[in-house]
Amino acid sequence: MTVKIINPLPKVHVAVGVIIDRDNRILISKRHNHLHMGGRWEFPGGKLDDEEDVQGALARELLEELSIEVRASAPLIVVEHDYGEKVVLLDVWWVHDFAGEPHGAEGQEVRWVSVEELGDYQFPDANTPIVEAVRKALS
Ligand SMILES: Nc1nc2c([nH]c(=O)n2[C@@H]2O[C@H](COP(=O)(O)OP(=O)(O)OP(=O)(O)O)[C@@H](O)[C@H]2O)c(=O)[nH]1
Ligand SMILES: [Mg+2]
Repeated sequence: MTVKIINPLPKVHVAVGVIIDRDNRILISKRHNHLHMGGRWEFPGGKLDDEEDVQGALARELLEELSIEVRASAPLIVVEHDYGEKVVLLDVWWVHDFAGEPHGAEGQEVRWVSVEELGDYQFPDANTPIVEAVRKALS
């Protein structure tokens, strides 16, 4: 009998924030060209550090990337997507209260868009269910 050992792809756990303002506009940011999915628009966030929980990573990433402090968040959706070279587990949270004025603290472009305008932007393939969930919640 032969036993085949299959190395599972690394699974990258990512905390993602769908930041929403009082007018139901959503904040999106453009990924730098050199990054995975470079040039596409995303919901801000990033990978969990070792021993960090999702909420901790969400707060840290939004502070680093946008200079805002998360005050209130609520779960929106969890998406697992296989990119071939890696699998991402996107843990997506609404962020409906925050302190500070978000800006591209890492030089990235950021925009506030309406739910109708989301379709005008190209997101990574993993984001299709996220955009659908946002549309459903806000329509
Ligand atoms: N932040 C974010 N990452 C996403 C989204 N959709 C998606 O597929 N990803 C993928 O999730 C992975 C991790 O996200 P990231 O690159 O923001 O991680 P990070 O901020 O920790 O980056 P770093 O490695 O430069 O420190 C990337 O492979 C990215 O392509 C999204 O909407 N937002
Ligand atoms: Mg990031």
